[in-house]
Amino acid sequence: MFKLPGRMGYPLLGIALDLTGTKKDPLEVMNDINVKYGSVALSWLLHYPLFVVTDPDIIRDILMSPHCINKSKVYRPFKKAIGVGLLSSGNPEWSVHRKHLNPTFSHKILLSFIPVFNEEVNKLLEQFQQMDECPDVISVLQEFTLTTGLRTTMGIEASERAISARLKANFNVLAKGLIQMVFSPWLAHDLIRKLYGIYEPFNTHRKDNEKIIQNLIKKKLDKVNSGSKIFIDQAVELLRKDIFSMQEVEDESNTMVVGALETTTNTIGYGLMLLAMFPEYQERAYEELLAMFPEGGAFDVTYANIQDMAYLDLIVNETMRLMAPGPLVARENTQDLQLSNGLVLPAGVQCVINMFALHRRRDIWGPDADRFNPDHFLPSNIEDKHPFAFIPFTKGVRSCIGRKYGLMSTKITLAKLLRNFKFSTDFKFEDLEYCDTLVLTLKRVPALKIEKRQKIH
Ligand code: HEM
Repeated sequence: MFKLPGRMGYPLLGIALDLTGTKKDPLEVMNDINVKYGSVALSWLLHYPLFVVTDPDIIRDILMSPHCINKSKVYRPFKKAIGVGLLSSGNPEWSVHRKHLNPTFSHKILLSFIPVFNEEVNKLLEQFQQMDECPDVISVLQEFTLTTGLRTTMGIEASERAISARLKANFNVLAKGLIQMVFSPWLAHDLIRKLYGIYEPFNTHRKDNEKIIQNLIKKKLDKVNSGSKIFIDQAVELLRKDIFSMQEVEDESNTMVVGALETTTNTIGYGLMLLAMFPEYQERAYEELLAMFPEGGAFDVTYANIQDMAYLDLIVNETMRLMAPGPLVARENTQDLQLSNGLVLPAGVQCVINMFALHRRRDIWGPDADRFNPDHFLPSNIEDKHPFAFIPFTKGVRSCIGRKYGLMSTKITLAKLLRNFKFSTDFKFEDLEYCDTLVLTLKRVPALKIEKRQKIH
């Protein structure tokens, strides 16, 4: 018998109207459900049952089950925006694609990206050098992660500015349309989109994106593969071997860019904001970086350096605990699923993992769960935590394919920025307001003051 407490919403609609964001943000709606009905709650979205969870045991049941690999139906609009790639595809296609694409994030390939990360952060240093204040660090970082992402996954060089600018404009419009369609599912119907006047601009950008990516693929097809194993070259190899179709290469290309862009941007940006709000922890990170890079300036960060950044590691984890880039992850179970609390989840339930609330549970993280404190990740504090209490990339076979890439680029960027600049802000942590636009977003981005650190000779 499947019976749980929860918010049923309106007949036929369930909580669909709540999720449009007119009164409350979808993240707030999910948090309210868990606060009111507990760590395992039931709700409805149209005629689909929604299972909203913050219990680490149940989250483990979901993420580790071979019957919960498929993404929830709420991800269907991805097809219209960026096509069906790893982020939204279902089995059996997903398993085949993931198996072929896993090697594009191998250790050896990731190591080859380190010089690119270093080079692009050096340009960012020059930009910050000109500023005393940065009103919107997220938009500055977006440029940087897009350029880095396009170089490392798509092989588009930083000098190809016109293409990057077009892709950026396209992805902005597509992401906005995608969010509208996910949270207001009726907007996924072309007729309704036409009536609202949002169909044409969206389609223009979608087509332009297709054109750019198709051209890139054609150019790659015309050339003999130089032996490069970055994502686009591997994908084109799979096209040559008839394992992927042209459409699949296009869709996976869009997926890689979208998967990398805002997640990494926000982790770096939120890290800077939190350290600006909590200067005592920024100073400890600075001390660590000063000892490693006494000269400052445009130094190169190596793989070995990244392994040695013990304090920065705590900071990155604590940033992703409080501000996980993907605060809500949704799956669907294709078969009845036996849960560790004795309940059997019938097939076809939409399982929403409320990572935002999980990461702030006081019974797991202590009375200061809502406060930024990197000590939460000291070995002595983390060793007895439930293995599914902290899951910024989720866990299991369908966890983030770009985890190591994301961590590496975040650490290199933060190390070089924090060694060279001191960030501060008048904005208070308590005043941050969060919303879920598929990635965690801030209603207002705190302005950061930037001071240059003295070089030590
Ligand atoms: C700090 C950075 C990042 C965070 C926190 C993050 C987080 C996540 C999360 C939560 C998921 C969903 C996993 C699930 O459904 O269980 C995901 C999936 C994914 N991410 Fe990331 N991500 C990051 C960086 C990246 C980067 C750099 C890339 C690409 C270069 C990337 C590409 C993807 C892709 C393709 C998927 C879909 C994987 C699949 O379903 O097989 N991510 N990520």
